[in-house]
Amino acid sequence: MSLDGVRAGLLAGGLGERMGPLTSRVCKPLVPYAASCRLVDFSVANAVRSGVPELVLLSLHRESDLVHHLLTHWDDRPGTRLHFGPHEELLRADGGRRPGTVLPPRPAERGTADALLANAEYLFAPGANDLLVQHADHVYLFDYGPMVAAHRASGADCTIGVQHIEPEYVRLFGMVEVDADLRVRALVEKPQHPTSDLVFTAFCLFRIDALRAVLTELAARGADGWQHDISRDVLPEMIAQGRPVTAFPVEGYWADIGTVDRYHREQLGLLTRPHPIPPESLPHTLSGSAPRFAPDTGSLLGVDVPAGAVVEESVLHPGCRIAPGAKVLRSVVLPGATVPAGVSVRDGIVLAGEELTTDRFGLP
Ligand SMILES: Nc1ncnc2c1ncn2[C@@H]1O[C@H](COP(=O)(O)OP(=O)(O)O[C@H]2O[C@H](CO)[C@@H](O)[C@H](O)[C@H]2O)[C@@H](O)[C@H]1O
Repeated sequence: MSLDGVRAGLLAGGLGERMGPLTSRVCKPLVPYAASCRLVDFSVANAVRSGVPELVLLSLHRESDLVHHLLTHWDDRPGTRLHFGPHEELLRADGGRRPGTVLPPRPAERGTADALLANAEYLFAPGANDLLVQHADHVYLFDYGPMVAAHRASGADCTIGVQHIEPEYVRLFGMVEVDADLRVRALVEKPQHPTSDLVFTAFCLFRIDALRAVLTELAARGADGWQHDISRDVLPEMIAQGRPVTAFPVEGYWADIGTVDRYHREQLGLLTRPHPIPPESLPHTLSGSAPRFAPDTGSLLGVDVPAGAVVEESVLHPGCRIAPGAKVLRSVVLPGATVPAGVSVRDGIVLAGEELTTDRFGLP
């Protein structure tokens, strides 16, 4: 399936405030994950592996660190060209390899639709018919090819990924109602009283001309006339106008890593067998090779476990250190973190720079 004419827009601008100390030094897309990569790498890997020809980064915070990461690991992939929006030249200057470059201030963006408007010049430039919106904090492996084929065959103005989830969590997502032909009848963001267990996976394909028309109409309402959001404004407006919006069922593992708790829980979920994501398929940007699943410890290991240390059902990132005599149970240890001898960590996350002197139970 050729993905010619598809352009990806990768939303990577949130502050990640619900990620607590995990985002005190890095922006959320750069938080390490699965002993192998950073959160942003899943969406980029999906675009590259699917053959999406062009990817535009839609970012706001600590942008140059993110660009530095993308240039280092993803810029040389044949087939997918990276674009960094308004500050392309500045960010690529010095080979783009200098983190911490200070960027000119940008006008405030209130939501995801503002990110599209702010980058309209690049997203809507000639050369593409469809825009694939992606998020930089979603963990999943996905070939966009069949979704693009379905989108084009149906003639929809937008095709949205959907997945059934446990009903108790629907209120945290965009709830979707479809008819028998998978035409989307309603999208209700964070409903108080859900009526469906189907949610929007937040990645979707827009026909660029339709998206542009609807965004122009919304922007004409003035700053306070709408919420500046794809799920709250753009998609409901398309549905209200009777434009065809179609659902594409997303099979398999997909997770939005929005909180510290989910960060911990979803990584431990990767350790169950059969693995929701096979370790060898994980993008690996933290070290030269994929992490090793060690059946004797039930853990994903980016480092060796020394004799005398106990590690069970845990994720040890490359660059962490587990001392002989340390104990790590159901925990995530980040690059640069150390668990010293005599210290026991259970159901926790150990951050770089933390000095652990006593046992640690629970999340930071
Ligand atoms: N101006 C900007 N520039 C660049 N990036 C920006 C941005 N504003 C926000 N973002 C990024 O876009 C993503 C969307 O975040 P939101 O908090 O608006 O939605 P949420 O993830 O709760 O729900 C969303 O995702 C869930 C699925 O997880 C859906 O069900 C739901 O409908 C959908 O709104 C975040 O990753 C954020 O970092």
